[in-house]
Amino acid sequence: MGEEVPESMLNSSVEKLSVAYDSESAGYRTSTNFGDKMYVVEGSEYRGKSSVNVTIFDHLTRSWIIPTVLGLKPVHVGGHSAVLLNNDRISIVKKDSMLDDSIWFLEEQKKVLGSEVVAWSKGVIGNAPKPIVISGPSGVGKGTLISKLMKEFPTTYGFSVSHTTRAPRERELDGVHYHFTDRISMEKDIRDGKFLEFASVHENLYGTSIEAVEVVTDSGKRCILDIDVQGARSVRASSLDAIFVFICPPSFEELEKRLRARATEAEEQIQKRLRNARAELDEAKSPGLFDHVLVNDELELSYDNLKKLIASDEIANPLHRSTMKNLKVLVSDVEVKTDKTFLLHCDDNDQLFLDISYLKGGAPGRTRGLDVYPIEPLGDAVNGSTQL
Ligand SMILES: Nc1nc2c(ncn2[C@@H]2O[C@H](COP(=O)(O)OP(=O)(O)O)[C@@H](O)[C@H]2O)c(=O)[nH]1
Ligand SMILES: Nc1ncnc2c1ncn2[C@@H]1O[C@H](COP(=O)(O)OP(=O)(O)O)[C@@H](O)[C@H]1O
Repeated sequence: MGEEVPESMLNSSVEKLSVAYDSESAGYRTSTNFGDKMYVVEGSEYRGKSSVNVTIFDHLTRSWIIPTVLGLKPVHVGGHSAVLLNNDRISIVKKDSMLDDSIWFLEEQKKVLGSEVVAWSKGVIGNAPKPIVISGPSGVGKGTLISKLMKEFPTTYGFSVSHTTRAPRERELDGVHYHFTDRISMEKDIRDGKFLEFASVHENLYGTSIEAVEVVTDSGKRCILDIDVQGARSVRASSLDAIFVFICPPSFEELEKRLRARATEAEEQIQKRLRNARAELDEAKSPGLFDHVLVNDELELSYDNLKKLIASDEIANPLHRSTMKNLKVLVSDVEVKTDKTFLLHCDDNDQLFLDISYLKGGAPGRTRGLDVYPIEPLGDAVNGSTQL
């Protein structure tokens, strides 16, 4: 930090939208101007270990900044290009990578304790179904409704397995119902940016890791999150595009009856959950927080209503899947055509047209919604017969 930027580097910094290979480092380093800052992304190889580092040059203070870097990072292979998109993220396209690992995004995040923070996200071809966030007071029947959905449609829905510091209940399995952990490890993972959201609930820490959601979504399933109202609020504020359902009891007396009948908590815990339930029922009324409120009175009827509201959302937001089915293609080189389109040179002289007009989500999870179209082989493309 505080080091003067070499003049050669300032000169090589790219303007918006242009490719930024650095000739001195064989294309491994790019520098992209974004606001008052220049983001330098550098791939390096040290003792067989590859890494991609990010440094920032602040044009105002003329000093270097080493930011905190969150999210799953790309593995450096054989150089990359960088381009600033929509003035909000830098797209990095790796050369000599498989297509499903070739497109990455770097985004500025909120500063933490005055320090710069950036986050990576991997670009994914095609859209994914929106995750469903289910919240509601303890004992209302969230788990019961979610289990029914997963049992009836095991290939459609997948559960986001949260982390918690609470002790497992009888019959709860580590890695299935929760990842049971301790407070010190969980707090470290939170500091390392691994959580999409976390909250202290009934005096224990609960949190959804970024991977918990993305692993389900990557497998093609629709992810279901069972989280409290504070968690729902955090997910609303995050880059994850989800639908939010609040489950209500028919009455407070019925909620208490269900909690006691479940017989999983001691009296003191039941009292705590009932106190928190009142606050949650109040908080759930916040405008714009929940898309749907479902009263879980008669179970079968409520379950049918849950399926109906999910189906209506699917009709309102149809899925766009990728045009290309086989993503196991090696990208050997890339040309940036516009801020939304890239030309990917692949093995066997094939070319693909990559369209990033309709991005969804973003760091620190995945950036989805990319599309690729096969186009004419190299000879024809050079002759101008493509739509580029
Ligand atoms: N914010 C947040 N809340 C969670 C998460 N996982 C579970 N919860 C919530 O924590 C609360 C307590 O969950 P649990 O201990 O399983 O008890 P139960 O709700 O009585 O079954 C519930 O409101 C859950 O929705 C999470 O990852 N994040
Ligand atoms: N609609 C319903 N009518 C009666 N009992 C219910 C209903 N839904 C769930 N239950 C019961 O209420 C208790 C709490 O449900 P659970 O799914 O564990 O709640 P949560 O996950 O919201 O804490 C369980 O014993 C469950 O069998």
